[in-house]
Amino acid sequence: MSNAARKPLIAGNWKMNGLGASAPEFVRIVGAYQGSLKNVVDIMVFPPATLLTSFATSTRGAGVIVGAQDCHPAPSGAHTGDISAEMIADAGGKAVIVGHSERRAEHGETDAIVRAKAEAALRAGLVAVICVGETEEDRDAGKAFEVVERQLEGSVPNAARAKTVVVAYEPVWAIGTGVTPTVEEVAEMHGRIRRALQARFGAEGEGMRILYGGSVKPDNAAELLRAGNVDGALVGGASLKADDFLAIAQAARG
Ligand SMILES: O=C(CO)COP(=O)(O)O
Repeated sequence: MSNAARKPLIAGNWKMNGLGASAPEFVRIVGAYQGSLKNVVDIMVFPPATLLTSFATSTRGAGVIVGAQDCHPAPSGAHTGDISAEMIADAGGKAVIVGHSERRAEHGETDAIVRAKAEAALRAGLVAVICVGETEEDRDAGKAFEVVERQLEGSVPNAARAKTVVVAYEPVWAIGTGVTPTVEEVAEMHGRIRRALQARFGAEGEGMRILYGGSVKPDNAAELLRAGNVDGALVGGASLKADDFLAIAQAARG
């Protein structure tokens, strides 16, 4: 299956950014999406949980998918400060990011925890965007493929399907640094990820979208998105400005 057989997906991870005053940026994304973009690219926006309901309300009917940046594995309970996948769905969210490297590093999330969170997402009917990626140290030690394949094996649930799971490859050293792997390096890693997904999930693994993330900007998006098995991007900093994010979405038209 070529890249073209999978609808491109451009996802914006706002991380811990955004106040009520940021709503107009999102409204501009929704407005632009309703024009010509809708037929050629899927768009997801992951605002902080505080903005989830208002964003979900303003995208209703427009097709922009709104999601959360994390969820707890349990549906409810005594877990102060956490939110469950069911709560995200209740708030109008349709997707959730799990296993982002910032959560793996800052909150000690292991592959087993990430997998439990992804299973919670599927249980609640959300799309799980499961993040993997090696550190600079891993790459320098020649272990990038091994690390990513191990994360995939440990973090992706057995119930994963093409419509319910998206894999995001985000090399940790490329996040927020302005440094990206070469197009060849991205294609090589995405090819390895594709083969691992096919080996485990057959045709479903062939249909799963694999996003690249890490310093994606309007000026490098087109070449990164052309690489083999790159089905879209998970964008951090550049997703906070509607103009930049929409320029990246336009680049996905091919
Ligand atoms: O972590 C990322 C998206 O989840 C990437 O962040 P940047 O685009 O800011 O490098």
